[in-house]
Amino acid sequence: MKFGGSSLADAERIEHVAQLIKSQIAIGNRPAAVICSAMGKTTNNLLNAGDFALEGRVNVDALRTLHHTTIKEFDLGQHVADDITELLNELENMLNGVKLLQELSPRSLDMLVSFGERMSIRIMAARLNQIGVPAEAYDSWTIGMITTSEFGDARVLPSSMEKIKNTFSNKIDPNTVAIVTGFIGHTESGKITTLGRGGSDLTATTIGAACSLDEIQVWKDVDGIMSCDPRMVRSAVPISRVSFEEAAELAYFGAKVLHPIAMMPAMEAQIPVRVKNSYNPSHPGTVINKDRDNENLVTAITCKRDIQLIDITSTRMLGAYGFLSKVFNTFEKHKLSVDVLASSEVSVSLTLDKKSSVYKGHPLCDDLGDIANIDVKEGKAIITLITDIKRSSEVLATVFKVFMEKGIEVEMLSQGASKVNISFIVSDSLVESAIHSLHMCFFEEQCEITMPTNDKEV
Ligand SMILES: Nc1ncnc2c1ncn2[C@@H]1O[C@H](COP(=O)(O)OP(=O)(O)O)[C@@H](O)[C@H]1O
Ligand SMILES: N[C@@H](CC(=O)OP(=O)(O)O)C(=O)O
Repeated sequence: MKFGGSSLADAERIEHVAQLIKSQIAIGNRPAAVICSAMGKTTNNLLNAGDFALEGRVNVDALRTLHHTTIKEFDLGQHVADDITELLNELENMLNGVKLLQELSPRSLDMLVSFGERMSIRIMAARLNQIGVPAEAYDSWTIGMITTSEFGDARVLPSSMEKIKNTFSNKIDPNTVAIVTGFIGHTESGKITTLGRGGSDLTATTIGAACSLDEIQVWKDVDGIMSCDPRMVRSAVPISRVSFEEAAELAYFGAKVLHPIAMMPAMEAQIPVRVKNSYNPSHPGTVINKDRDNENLVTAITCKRDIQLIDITSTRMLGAYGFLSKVFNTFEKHKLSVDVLASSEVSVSLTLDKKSSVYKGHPLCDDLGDIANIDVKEGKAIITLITDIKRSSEVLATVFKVFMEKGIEVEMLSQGASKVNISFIVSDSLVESAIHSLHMCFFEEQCEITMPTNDKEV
């Protein structure tokens, strides 16, 4: 069972989760492990504290108050309070170091944000013990979570699987619930790393896969994966079943509900992942499994906002070979990751992953300058429909009908590389209108989709 920050926002929410775990154990569903994210917005607050330290201000009062108030509300005792104070003091010392050195490297940032999860597991384990559920807190590296050293976006090393399995088989008492830090790990040399924002989902699927569990549960503040971001479309509806591939594409193309690569360990081990709502535990949530099992034309709609569209037009003669290879080698050289792509004989249009950006005079433009003209367009968005692309004509007919009615121009379209998504690049200013209209059409039966019959011409 993995509980995200939204399920652990304060003492009341932690109590709710502790009781939920206890009630699951009472009906025979003992979790092998409980993975916890940091409480509420703690990770963001730690990142802000780092920025403030760079500006010369060190202040961890809000973090002290949140964690110590929670401890006091449960009356968890001096031992737990001392453990948390020790971590907060270590955090404060670190921030004083940042202030002095005026340096906050990706490695230091990972160390900085790790304090959130390191505190939340200790509080959760203490509360469970207090209500009669034997539990022990584990920093993930102590159970075998070893990662690469790409600070801020580390990958779990394959050797972790065996280590985690051995820990659970030989070192953890099966009658004790292991409460494990999500999101963080160690390099082989013992440096703290993070798995990217939202990475606790990946910790959960890694442990679930390593231990060959029956199900991995990811508990959030929504009734599962929804047809659209419920903050954008209030009428979004929960989806009961999606495939691993659909869930991964949905996450990659902007749905904040899951970490983009969290599906991989579960997919490889063929273990279903269930997304559930800790605020509404009786709701069955969404089951993510091997096959698509959805009658709907479209499973879900998502978007990535405020991205760049780059048009690269070859200045060489038509038919000259090596153009695409030069383009992609140059992107590799500059470590720029591409999201969506369309190409013709002499040009390539692509969008960059949000973490990357290119500007006029960027070294990429210099490197490609001798073979191509580069045009960087800002303020674009990718709208992605998760769908069965065997039915792409139906989907495209409907989407373009909606876009025509709303006056939305599609600047680029990509379909086919993935078997489950169709992406449209539009102006960012039109995203909300486009998504609302598409949602009404595909999920609220509020548009007429006239499909051609056999005897009519298409
Ligand atoms: N398609 C979607 N389905 C469900 N939730 C979504 C979707 N797109 C975005 N979200 C947002 O993701 C949030 C849950 O993810 P997150 O906040 O990371 O949870 P947690 O911190 O509990 O892991 C929801 O509150 C919702 O606003
Ligand atoms: N606390 C980390 C890791 C995480 O997974 O959080 P959440 O489960 O609340 O999305 C973050 O905010 O990125």
